[in-house]
Amino acid sequence: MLKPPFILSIAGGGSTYTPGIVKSLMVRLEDFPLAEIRLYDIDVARQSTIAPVVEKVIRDHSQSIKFTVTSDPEAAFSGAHFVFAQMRVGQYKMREQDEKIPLRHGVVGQETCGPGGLAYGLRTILPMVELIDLVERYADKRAWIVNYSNPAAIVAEGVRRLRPDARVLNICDMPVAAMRNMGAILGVDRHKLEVDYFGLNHFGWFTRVLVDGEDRLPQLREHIARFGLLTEDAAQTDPQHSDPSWVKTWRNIKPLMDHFPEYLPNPYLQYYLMPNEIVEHQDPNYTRANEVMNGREKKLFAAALEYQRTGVLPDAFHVGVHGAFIVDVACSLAFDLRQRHLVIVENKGAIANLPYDAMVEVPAYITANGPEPVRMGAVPLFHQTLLMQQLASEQLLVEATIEGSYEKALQAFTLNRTVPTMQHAKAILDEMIAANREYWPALQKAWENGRAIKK
Ligand SMILES: NC(=O)c1ccc[n+]([C@@H]2O[C@H](COP(=O)([O-])OP(=O)(O)OC[C@H]3O[C@@H](n4cnc5c(N)ncnc54)[C@H](O)[C@@H]3O)[C@@H](O)[C@H]2O)c1
Ligand SMILES: O=P(O)(O)OC[C@H]1O[C@H](O[C@H]2[C@H](O)[C@@H](O)[C@@H](O)O[C@@H]2CO)[C@H](O)[C@@H](O)[C@@H]1O
Ligand SMILES: [Mn+2]
Repeated sequence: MLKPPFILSIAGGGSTYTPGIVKSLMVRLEDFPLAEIRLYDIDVARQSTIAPVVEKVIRDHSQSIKFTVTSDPEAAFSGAHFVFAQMRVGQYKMREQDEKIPLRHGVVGQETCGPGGLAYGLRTILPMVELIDLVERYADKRAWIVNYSNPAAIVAEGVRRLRPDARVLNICDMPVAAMRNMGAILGVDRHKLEVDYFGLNHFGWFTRVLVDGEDRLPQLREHIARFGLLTEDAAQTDPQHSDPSWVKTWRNIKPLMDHFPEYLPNPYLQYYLMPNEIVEHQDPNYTRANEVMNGREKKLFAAALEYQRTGVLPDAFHVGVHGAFIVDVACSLAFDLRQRHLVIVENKGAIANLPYDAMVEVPAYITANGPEPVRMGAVPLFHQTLLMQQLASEQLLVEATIEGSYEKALQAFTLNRTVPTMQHAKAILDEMIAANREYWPALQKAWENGRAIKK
């Protein structure tokens, strides 16, 4: 087992989440002792703006932890024990394109779902593999990469195909955020909940919500039938979730469950099951990327400048489930705690009627050797069919990336439930290829070489 104190590297050090994650680490130093924190990013300017804020967060808790900020992979990963990955390949500029291009065609414009998520996947798979190779070259051979980089479902499938033996655990905070709201509704801390859940990342369902052995899903159904999965103090538990788009998202659990009350859906299912309503409420000129750039990002950068000017750090970042969850997972990996968490793992029979090698999201016991998934059994035909279609779309996208295949990319887009016709798929994909010229050279070439289907 790895011996503390640990060297932890954060890849995507310039992320808006870095100060919050580091704060979460600082309040858990007894559980997860640290010798050094390293920030690694390819955007030197962005990372160096955020670094002083991160250093202040560290120094408020520890004078001894070494702090390194670098864009040199060797300096970032040499001897590291843990790497937290949170890269946004293409940054918010490309997220905006991912959201706005589909919307121009009347299709959902979203960071990780539908064509936007597929485009983000095409950009991220190869940089993720590059990160794995760098970590394998320089870090401790037992090092774990705990990955938040989205789109996590596609990244996980890409990594399974290209680096099957890598010590990477892909995670998502959405189920944990849902459990936080469930806990608030039930009047219990989220850590008291034991849930059963099956699906793919951003595409799954809670089937049981146990508190002291009793299933409280019936009580949650009653609340959701009136308010969705929204609590009155949502704004206090997570300031970002007072943004209009998040309030709407939590409210939409109501229509989803009004139609299919058996299981409690992941909020992201709104994009697949009610895409028309989503598009109707989206402003094609002001999407979530704009909300984030004018909200979370602006606030953090303003705080960084204010700190530089005055030496006083304004309260500009939120320490919520996002940071707490990754630290929980890392503790369980480090000390073989075998805690039960929802993570993204190779199926291997956990969902009996999905392919053995699908990357699924289910509860797993997190050991020092990685996750041991819990068997969720066979899922109903309705859910199995939705899952198979989504899985096929994501797997074709991964194949498109690996092979540089325009046809497979078009199949991936066409198969996605958010896309009504092959003509929509082609129009959106072609605009996205133009917008992603610098990120998808192989696809661009395939397209230019006339392998693209003529209009
Ligand atoms: N899995 C989850 O549930 C979850 C939750 C929240 C955020 N996220 C993800 O976390 C990431 C960060 O989100 P954010 O909103 O803070 O984005 P951000 O743009 O603020 O930060 C991402 C950073 O990654 C850097 N980066 C891009 N490509 C890189 C590369 N190849 N190597 C190293 N660094 C690179 C960027 O320069 C940027 O500084 C995104 O991928 C987002 O989707 C995932
Ligand atoms: O639109 P963004 O950038 O604000 O968020 C997109 C991410 O949304 C989910 O993460 C939430 C999380 O659920 C919540 O509890 C809190 O920590 O904020 C996060 C960001 O809003 C989702 O799981 C991620 O995959 C998305 O990237
Ligand atoms: Mn997520």
